[in-house]
Amino acid sequence: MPASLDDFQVISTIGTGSYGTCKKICRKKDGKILVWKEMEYGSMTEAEKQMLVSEVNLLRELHHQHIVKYYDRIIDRTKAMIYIIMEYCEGGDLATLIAANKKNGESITEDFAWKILIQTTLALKECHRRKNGQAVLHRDLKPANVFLDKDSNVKLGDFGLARVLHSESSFAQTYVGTPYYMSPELVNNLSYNEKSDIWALGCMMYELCALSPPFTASNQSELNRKIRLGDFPRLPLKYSIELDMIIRKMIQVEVSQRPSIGSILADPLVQKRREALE
Ligand SMILES: CNC(=O)c1c(C)[nH]c(/C=C2\C(=O)Nc3ccc(Cl)cc32)c1C
Repeated sequence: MPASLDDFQVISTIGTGSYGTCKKICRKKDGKILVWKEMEYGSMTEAEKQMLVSEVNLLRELHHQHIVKYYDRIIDRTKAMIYIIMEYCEGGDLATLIAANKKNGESITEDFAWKILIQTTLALKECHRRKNGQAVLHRDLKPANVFLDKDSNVKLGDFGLARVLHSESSFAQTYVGTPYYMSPELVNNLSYNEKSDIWALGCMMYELCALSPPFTASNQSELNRKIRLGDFPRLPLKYSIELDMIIRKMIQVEVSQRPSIGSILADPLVQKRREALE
């Protein structure tokens, strides 16, 4: 029996972005707290609608402890709206955490930084694992797309959909925000690849610790120049040289020099940190 909007009670709006609105909902039959991401697809071309459907179908096939669980989708054709129902992440998103730390003059601990790095890498490993030859590259890894559950464990969300909504379409103009995590290959109009997600992971980890992206500028051309150069300050000295080094390795201009997901997870220090998490 497909789900319907009447099966849920909307509790509150918990996030809005260029991709749509995120609402906290309650499933009436058992009181389970979930979220839905609601998006208007009326202005999409047929090709974009098909891409959105295939991205949602990919989401439903990804089952991993560090990827937001997909529950269901509801399509309201009368309003040209799609509602994607997913697990609730009580800890919110990393962008909110970074903003709060900046405001309060606080910073995350070294242990927490390693936890986020390891769990997000594990989530990307699952995304990149090819299913029927199809890799699900995240394409938009950033603090606003990484969520935390009640135990501050990582839940990666909102991937793949970015590909649909970034395409040259009526959605393009709704895409807001500076692409601080754009990799050198994307700046140079080369193809996006798995190592581009590694670059974004390095940028996200850097910002989580330093409370600022590695590359900032007041305009796109200056940002592109800095990204191509690849120079950025060391993490704040409270963080170990090992953490600075592994993040620095991810943010290398030369794609081939960046570590693979396998080599990150095989790093003896990562393994030691991972054992401490389990
Ligand atoms: C300030 N942020 C929040 O309060 C917040 C909370 C507590 N949860 C969320 C967002 C999600 C959430 O709780 N589960 C999600 C699954 C997929 C996606 Cl794309 C987003 C979410 C947000 C934005």
